[in-house]
Amino acid sequence: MLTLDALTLTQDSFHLTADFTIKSGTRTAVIGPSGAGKSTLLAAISGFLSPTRGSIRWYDTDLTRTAPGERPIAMLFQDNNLFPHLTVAQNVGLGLRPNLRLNSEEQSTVTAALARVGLDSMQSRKPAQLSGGQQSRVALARVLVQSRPLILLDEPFAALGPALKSEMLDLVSELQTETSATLLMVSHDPSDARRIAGQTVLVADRVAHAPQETSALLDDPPAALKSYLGESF
Ligand SMILES: Nc1ncnc2c1ncn2[C@@H]1O[C@H](COP(=O)(O)OP(=O)(O)OP(=O)(O)O)[C@@H](O)[C@H]1O
Repeated sequence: MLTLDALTLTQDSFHLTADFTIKSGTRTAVIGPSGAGKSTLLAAISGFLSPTRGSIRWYDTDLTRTAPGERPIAMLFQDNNLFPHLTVAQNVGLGLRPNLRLNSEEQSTVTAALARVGLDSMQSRKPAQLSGGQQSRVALARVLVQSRPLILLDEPFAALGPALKSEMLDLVSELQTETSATLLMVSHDPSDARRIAGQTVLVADRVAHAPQETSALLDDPPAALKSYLGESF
């Protein structure tokens, strides 16, 4: 279970509060207007922004002062963070060993992850030799090899067309089911939340609200969400 306990997050004059828990093994969307604080929330959970108040816990472990790399977290951001001079396999291997000195077991883990995302024949290619969807699959394979219980995705597929985005969301959903990881995904698009997330955190009016059932929230949106949904549907 992820606990955000009486958190206040601050970026200059911007403040955001959060006070709720996320059950482990769930898929949660994080939606809300631009500038509402969705990325700020993920930055705090991942350890790149220290809270001004409150604490972040994973089960009984207090993560509030834990360095990002030591948190039980794997992350994926919109630009995929692939290194153009490294092969597909090396880009995935970075998830296990930043110095890329993988033992044979770790190499097998990379191969299995690439097979799982449908890229087993493309291990030696460079990212530029892949389509946008295939690049997203490499980034997902890198998340997969890390075997972290908590996965944070920040607008991971925003650059993809609608059909490809749906395909990637379905793959994320399958991988989450297989690994029982706890998934938090920021998206601008409420239909992404409907597609894969049973519950949704609404970030609006300087509050990251406790998760609510996605369809209930979107079918009967509060005022802060209504104006935002009006723009996007
Ligand atoms: N490094 C920073 N320094 C100062 N203010 C920041 C910084 N990063 C973000 N902010 C401010 O914090 C607020 C929340 O930004 P954040 O990026 O978390 O919103 P968001 O909901 O993710 O937006 P978007 O959907 O547009 O990506 C905004 O007012 C933004 O201007």
